[in-house]
Amino acid sequence: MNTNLPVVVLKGIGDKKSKLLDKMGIRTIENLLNYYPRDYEKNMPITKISEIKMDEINVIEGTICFPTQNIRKRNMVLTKTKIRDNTGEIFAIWFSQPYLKNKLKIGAKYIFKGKIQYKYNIVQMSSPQIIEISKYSESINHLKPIYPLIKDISMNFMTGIIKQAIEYTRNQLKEFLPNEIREKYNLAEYNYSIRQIHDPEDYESLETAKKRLIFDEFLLFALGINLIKEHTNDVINEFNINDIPNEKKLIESLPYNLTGAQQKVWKEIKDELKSNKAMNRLVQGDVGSGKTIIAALALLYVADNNYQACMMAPTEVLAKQHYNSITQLLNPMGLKVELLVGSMTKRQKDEIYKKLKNGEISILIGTHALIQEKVEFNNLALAITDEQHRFGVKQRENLSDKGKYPHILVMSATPIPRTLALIVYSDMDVSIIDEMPPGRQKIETYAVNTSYRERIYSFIEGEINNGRQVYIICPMVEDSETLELESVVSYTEKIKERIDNKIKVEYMHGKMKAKEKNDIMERFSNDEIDILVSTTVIEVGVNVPNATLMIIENAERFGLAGLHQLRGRVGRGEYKSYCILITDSKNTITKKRMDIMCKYTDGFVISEYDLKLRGPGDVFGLKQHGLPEFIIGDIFRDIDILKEANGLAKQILSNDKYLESEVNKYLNHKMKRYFTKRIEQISL
Ligand SMILES: Nc1ncnc2c1ncn2[C@@H]1O[C@H](COP(=O)(O)OP(=O)(O)OP(=O)(O)O)[C@@H](O)[C@H]1O
Repeated sequence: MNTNLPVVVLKGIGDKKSKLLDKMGIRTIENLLNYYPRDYEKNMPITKISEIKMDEINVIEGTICFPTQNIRKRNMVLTKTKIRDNTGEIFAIWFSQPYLKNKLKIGAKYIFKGKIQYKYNIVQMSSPQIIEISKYSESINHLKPIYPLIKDISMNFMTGIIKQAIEYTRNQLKEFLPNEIREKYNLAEYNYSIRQIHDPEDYESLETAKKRLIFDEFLLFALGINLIKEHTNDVINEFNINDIPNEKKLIESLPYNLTGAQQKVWKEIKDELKSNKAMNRLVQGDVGSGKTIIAALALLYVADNNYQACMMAPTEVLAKQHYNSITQLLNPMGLKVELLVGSMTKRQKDEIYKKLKNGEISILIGTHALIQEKVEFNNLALAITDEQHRFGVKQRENLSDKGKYPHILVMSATPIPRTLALIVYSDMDVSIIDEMPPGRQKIETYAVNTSYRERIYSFIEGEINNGRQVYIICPMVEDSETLELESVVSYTEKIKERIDNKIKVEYMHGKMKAKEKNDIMERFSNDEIDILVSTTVIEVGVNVPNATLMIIENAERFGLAGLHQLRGRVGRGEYKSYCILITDSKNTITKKRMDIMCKYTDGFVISEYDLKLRGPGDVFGLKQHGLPEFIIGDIFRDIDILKEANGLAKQILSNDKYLESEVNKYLNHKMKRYFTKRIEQISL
């Protein structure tokens, strides 16, 4: 069965629709079959008219008992009728659908589904959906798939073409897992799973199908990532890097001793820089665990060996911050560090490009985009990046200088359990800084409801009077940048009205230009702003040690990882710090999350709990932390399946190192297809 045929072979897909589908990543029948629902919906039970609930969607079964009228209002037609069941009557209204008048004749009986509202002085059902009774009762237990959509692609259209695709391929999709493997891991057959995921018989069949498809996804991922590792293990280190006297000098110049974990990780990096293997390493460390000094040591080590090194950050704010701290550490070692960010003038940038090309600059810090796109290095031997921007194959090639691949170091502040890290980052070597610098005070954390606001305002004033600064992560409005902006502005106004007018309050949001955000962050860093009200644009790595209070409104919106990252913005200096989580949610998962946050500060412990408490609302979740994204699997929720699939991948590869044997041919093909889209995300 050729599932690689374009979707236009299906009925109802013309030029326009196929372009729209293309935008959704759907080009072939296979893409369509792998476009899984994001959720499922059951038909709602029928409510008696006497028991309908106001301002909610209700389903009623009733007979038209009033002559349906079309009423003209300005340039719109309003269709009005009345529905009766044996408990009462209710008006129903539709807009711009005059043809309904003929359908809704007195005596006609239907199911009506719509919101009940009090409008124009009457209680009415607004624009209800009209459903044939027979169809509704037939499907009362039916799980209807809900697909993610874009404009001009309707749910009906999507359901329709997927149904066609299933009929088209009925039971002839190639099963690529042998029976004994399916038996061993308790996995359903492939055709069955695809059918059930789109049109489940019941919850049980759905779960069975999901398990199989999640397993598939993890297996293909694990095969691919392990193969990449196999291919890149042997990349040779082309640089001649040796011990330098400045290493000891830098370590001795620090006002603290490196922790045991920092020493261990630094040794791993140093040994690799000196070895004959090209480095591709991830350094994981909790917020504030001291990753910057590790980066500085690596930059120094390479630069003192007369090679170039660069460090990239996702935003200008962070690039500047790294620039400042690295300069402070390395200037005394006789090294000049340069900065390259978008807001510099063309002349300034050109100057940097020139000096990089001729080798005058040995250490460059900048934003990711700039360093990758334009820069030509003279002899780049080390590139440090953050986990959101791990290098794709192409990008690393772009950075490679005369065929020499630079060493790659990825810094990650997402503390995920070691077992998980070893699987999802298995294309890299992983070093973990699993110890915090001594003497850190616990960030006192409280979870309260909104009735505490007044007291919180007094607390804010107290901190500011003591010379400290405050972050507030303000309530966010779902999915709307415009509304998000409004909510930051109005929240800031409210705070200003309420607190002492000598206190300086500023806000920051996602729609601001980089330069505006830089200015605000710089002023906040320089203590010219007391309270920074922000949406979640506040960067993961921002370091303002004088800030001691983090207030998170609507804390229920965040998963544990997000809350932990945000809280990590305080407690970075010598002062006692606090985090206040505000939520009115009574949801049990939210309550548990809040309890865990109040009790624990160790990111690795929190991430273990995160595994157990996954749930909706993690808007500050995976994406921001650069973990690989999956279509149907969730590495936290489905960790057991991930482990099994990873184990199987390793076993398959141990017998067939490059997945080339005849039996694995189709698996190899599937894996490549799966990786076509992802290959850019994976480190080489
Ligand atoms: N061994 C140590 N002993 C004491 N203080 C340390 C030690 N290592 C680093 N620090 C200090 O701890 C603070 C946090 O370090 P750093 O900014 O490197 O954290 P980080 O790991 O980059 O955190 P984040 O991921 O949140 O940005 C800095 O002020 C740094 O000087």
